[in-house]
Amino acid sequence: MADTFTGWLRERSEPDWTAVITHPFTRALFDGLVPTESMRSYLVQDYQFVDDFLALLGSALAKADRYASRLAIAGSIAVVTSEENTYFQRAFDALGVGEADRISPRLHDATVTFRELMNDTNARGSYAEVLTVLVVAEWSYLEWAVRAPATLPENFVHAEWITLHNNPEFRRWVDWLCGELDRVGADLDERDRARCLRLFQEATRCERDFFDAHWSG
Ligand SMILES: Cc1ncc(CN)c(N)n1
Repeated sequence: MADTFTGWLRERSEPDWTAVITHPFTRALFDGLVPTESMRSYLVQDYQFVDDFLALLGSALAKADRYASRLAIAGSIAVVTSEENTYFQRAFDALGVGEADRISPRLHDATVTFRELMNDTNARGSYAEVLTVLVVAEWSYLEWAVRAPATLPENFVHAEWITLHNNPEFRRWVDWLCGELDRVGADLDERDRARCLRLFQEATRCERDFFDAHWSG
């Protein structure tokens, strides 16, 4: 039985949670064996995900109940808009992704559904609800990435996608994010806790569908 709010949310989001963090796409990534076309389409779609994800971070920044929280969220915004954005541009160059696919590619259903969830939460969600979607996106990515072996694939497109999600700074951010949702969650009534649970489950499903959309193995 989980003793934190985030642990409780996660426990109730199985089997999707485990399906995400052990997804065959990630296991192939560890071996550098994601086919180039799958990696290309995954990153092209993920760049569109990141656009709304960044807006959701902005929503968290605006809705946070204290300055210290805004500072922590601003730190993550800085990473998404610098190291992560630079990675996407270098990966797109390496994969030969043209301008149109960087800016407005045809979206997969999985991308559309995930973007809608983030946009709705951005527009109507409480701080706790915004944190819930952020926690799923970041915690699940940390959890698959920490499963990587010590020896990384040679291709930087694969290797850096792993290290962007398991480096010490990212671990600290995810720890903070989970702790923040635990803190805010402690004051929620049963109805609001149930809303967070529904969102956590929906977001976890979106993560699973997102990987599935780029994996046919
Ligand atoms: C679909 C998805 N989920 C989560 C992450 C990690 N920010 C990501 N880049 N893409």
